[in-house]
Amino acid sequence: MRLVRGVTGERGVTGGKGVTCGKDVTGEKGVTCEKGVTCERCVIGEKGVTCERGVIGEKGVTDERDETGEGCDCLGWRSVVWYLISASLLVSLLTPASSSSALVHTSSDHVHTSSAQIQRLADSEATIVRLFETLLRAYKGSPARTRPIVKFVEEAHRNLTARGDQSVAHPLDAYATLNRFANGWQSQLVAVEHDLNITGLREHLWKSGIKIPTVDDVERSVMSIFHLQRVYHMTAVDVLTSHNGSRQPIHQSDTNYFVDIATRHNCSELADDWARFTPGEIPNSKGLDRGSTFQESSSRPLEKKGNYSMGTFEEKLQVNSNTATRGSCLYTPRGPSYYRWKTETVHVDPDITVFYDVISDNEIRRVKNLAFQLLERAEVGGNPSRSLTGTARTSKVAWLWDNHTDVIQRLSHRVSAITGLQTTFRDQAAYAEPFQIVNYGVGGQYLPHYDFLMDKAMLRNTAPFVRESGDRFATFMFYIGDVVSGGATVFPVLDVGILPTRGSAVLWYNFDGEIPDTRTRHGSCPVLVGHKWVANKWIHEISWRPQAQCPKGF
Ligand SMILES: O=C(O)CCC(=O)C(=O)O
Ligand SMILES: [Fe+2]
Repeated sequence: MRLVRGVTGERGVTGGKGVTCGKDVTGEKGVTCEKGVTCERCVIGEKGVTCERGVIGEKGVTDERDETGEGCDCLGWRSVVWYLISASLLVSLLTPASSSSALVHTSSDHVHTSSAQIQRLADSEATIVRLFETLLRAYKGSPARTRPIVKFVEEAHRNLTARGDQSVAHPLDAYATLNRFANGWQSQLVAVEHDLNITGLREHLWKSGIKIPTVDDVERSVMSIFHLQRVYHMTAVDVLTSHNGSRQPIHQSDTNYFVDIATRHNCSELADDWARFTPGEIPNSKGLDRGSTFQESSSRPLEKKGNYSMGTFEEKLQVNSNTATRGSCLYTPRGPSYYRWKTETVHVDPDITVFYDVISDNEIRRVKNLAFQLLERAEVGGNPSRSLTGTARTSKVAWLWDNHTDVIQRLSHRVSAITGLQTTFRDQAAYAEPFQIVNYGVGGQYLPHYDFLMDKAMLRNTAPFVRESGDRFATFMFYIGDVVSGGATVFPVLDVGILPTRGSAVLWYNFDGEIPDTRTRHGSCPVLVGHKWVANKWIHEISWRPQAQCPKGF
């Protein structure tokens, strides 16, 4: 067990959030753990969370979600609770509330754009309840002031017990979770800080990796649901019936809120649609899965509303309701027969091939754990629009390099073995880019686009390893999420669509010889139910051009 101080190792530090390993309880940034040590105890110090005698896996500090960090709770809730009940350290929290405003964090990080972050919120709720219970027990002094909070916490406890494990796979569950945090827990946090005259609670949550969503997140999640309704021709009743069986109830106040948002956005059709709903009138249904159609799962026939434009792009992705047209955002049944083949040719010239069972569950888990902490908002062309038709790309991305860890390297080799193309990374001219891991949010989508850059001027402005290696010749994309419905990758020009199947991958070539192939225009349909994750590997021209086999300088 060895600790090195003062090292800001490229992959060894989670210093951005003030998490450090070392014996230093004040949590100075930049202290890194070296290989093979496991975090034994975590302490919240003045400047953040610290792992005492902390050590970790191969590349540095991990938290409970990291591949090597099982059981380590550097960022987890146990550490917060542990801290709060630790008499010696509790004192440092109990400073006048008025001095805390600069430390208050609410998220401006668009929690709704990552299903994994919403899931994490849901998963953390039991611990938040425990945290509040501990807190409120510690302050018996003023029952009158804390009574509303006690009531809130008791109710939250009851609801949680009734709900059990929460899944936010359905967009209404994602909305309900965001709403509970933004409008429920957020105000309880403010209240508890004020009533009990303590500070730093929200800041500690923030440092613990829990991003409390804002009301903007909640509103956007509702707009995403509207977007899903339009793309997939669903009525409010369809959405609600498909939610049947979920443990997070939707109340009249929620549907009123939906009406309000639709009205504010001048969307009278949607406002009327949601205004019709009265709780208790929705019949039970089996819910949406890939084996059923909306038609089957809804209580009344779907209205056909014609073509739907996915957004600002010039082409319209036509939505037919009942046929398995593959190039549109269409909800289609899928039989299990694909599983019998490892490879499926989906299109010839340009070639699009799907490979099955090419990444294991364990590898998926490790990749997602690595990526989770690195997720950043993925934006295309600046600020996302707030239009009801959704944003160009509603997701978060993380980049994982081949040398990040053994599993990434192995997957990179596998892409090479399957495609016959080089994927090795080199400083000056890389055959391929690092893996781009993408996690979509509520109704997350990616409007049709090309993967090649085409614009040579754009290429010239990129990092040397891209500049010297040509454009994105091929795309190899692993499907590593659990999409229940929606979220197809579609090629509108070719009328081809691929349903994301966990463990499979798709390969296509963005170039026809030396020429960018515009027929490969593609996008991701909005995720209707489930969690969509993909891992992109973009392979560059240099990996196949005979004359360019040797990168410059090698
Ligand atoms: O998620 C998908 O299905 C497509 C993603 C994509 O096209 C991209 O990331 O460039
Ligand atoms: Fe793409």
